[in-house]
Amino acid sequence: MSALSPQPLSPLDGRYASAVSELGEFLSEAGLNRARIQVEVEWLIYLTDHSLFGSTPIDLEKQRQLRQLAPNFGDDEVAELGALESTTKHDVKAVEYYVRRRLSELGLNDIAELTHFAATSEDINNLSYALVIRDAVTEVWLPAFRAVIDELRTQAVQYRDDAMLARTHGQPATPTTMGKELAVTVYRLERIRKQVEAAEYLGKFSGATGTFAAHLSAEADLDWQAVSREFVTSLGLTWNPLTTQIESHDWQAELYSQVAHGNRILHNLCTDVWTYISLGYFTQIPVVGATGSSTMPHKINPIKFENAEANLELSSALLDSLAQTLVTSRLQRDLTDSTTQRNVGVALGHSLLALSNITSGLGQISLNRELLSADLDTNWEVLAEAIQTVVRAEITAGRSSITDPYALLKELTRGKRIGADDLATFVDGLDIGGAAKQRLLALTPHTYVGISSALVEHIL
Ligand SMILES: O=C(O)C[C@H](Nc1ncnc2c1ncn2[C@@H]1O[C@H](COP(=O)(O)O)[C@@H](O)[C@H]1O)C(=O)O
Repeated sequence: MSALSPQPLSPLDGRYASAVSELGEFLSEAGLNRARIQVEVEWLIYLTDHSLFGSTPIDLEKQRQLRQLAPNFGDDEVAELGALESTTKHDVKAVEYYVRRRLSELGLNDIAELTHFAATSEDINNLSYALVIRDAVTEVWLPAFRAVIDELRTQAVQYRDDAMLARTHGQPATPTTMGKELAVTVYRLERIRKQVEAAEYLGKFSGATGTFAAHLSAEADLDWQAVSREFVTSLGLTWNPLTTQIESHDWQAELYSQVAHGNRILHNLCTDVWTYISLGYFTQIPVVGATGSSTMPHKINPIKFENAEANLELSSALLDSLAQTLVTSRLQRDLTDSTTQRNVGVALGHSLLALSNITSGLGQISLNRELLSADLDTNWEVLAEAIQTVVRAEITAGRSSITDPYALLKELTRGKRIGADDLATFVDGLDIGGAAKQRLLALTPHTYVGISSALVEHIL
């Protein structure tokens, strides 16, 4: 026998709980059940407010008390619902019984049969999921995503003029600025932010096979489509008019693809920042009391970015699986989506953990301008591109008789280390116009950054 009580299997519920617990408000089983209670109660109030089947509107105080059932759904209520489900073996049916009990306590037995009226479980489930996923995304994930963008934007502006040797293929290449490179990531993330902010949360409410058959059998003269639309939109969701038993989950696939794409851009950021740290371009600010390596006391390891990298991978793998599998359901419904959707919180949780580590990692680095500058000083050969381009322009303008500028520069620079003096001597001897020569002689790897600084304006 183990000396341990049952332990959380997921690190999100153990080691990382404090970083992701906000999501549990919405995307835990309790969060889902709370939303189910809300939807059942709202449907009941809707039906009675419209005096359907001879019912009369519930008095306002009792409506208020019914609407308190969801926010008051706490630990005791979770246990009560659990006990009901252990009998029903059906999670939504258990919610129905839970609501009926409360109706009885409020003296509303006369409308008990309107609980879950004409609804199939998915009518309740899909609206509940749309509500909790919307709230989790807008109230938790997006703010954390925006925090990363804001911090990156701040650093992009701060470092917009800090020239840095670029490294295409890992090799010295035309310089850029650190700020411009960070701005590229901001620009990419902003597109994702806008897409996620514009996400649609669809809901269906049309009965067992999406035909309103049960509704019509009870009341043939009602425009049930209008009822359904009004009810779904009253919850702040977009009405889906045409489905099988289940909401088709296309909006979920779209949302998860966008978040997974965002994850991948962030993953690219993490590996780049890791590489800049490794090159010494970013210095890590020591955290008081923290240990880098257990055996090498000098070290500060970029663990925030490494943790984020791995959690972004896990999140994307889960989100990809959700996006791929949720959009298929055999015939009018199979129940595979039920257990799959229980993992939406896990998928977003790994992303949220990564976002938290990226924000804190970005707060613990500072630019090593001396190293950036020294690196540029030892790579004057990157000006070969500029010289070659100027010579081409001069040839075209009839101010040079050079025949093959690329070969000329290749001969001088390919695979070689060229210093400022070598290059100045070379430029001085070029057969080009005086103004072009002066422009080239004035150029250094530090100033050969084009409009890098101005490009940062695109993220402001
Ligand atoms: O309105 C209905 O219930 C209609 C019914 N389809 C169902 N729709 C939604 N939920 C259903 C369905 N069937 C079962 N269950 C209950 O779903 C729960 C599945 O548990 P889990 O696999 O752990 O996610 C678990 O609690 C199951 O009992 C149909 O026959 O078409």
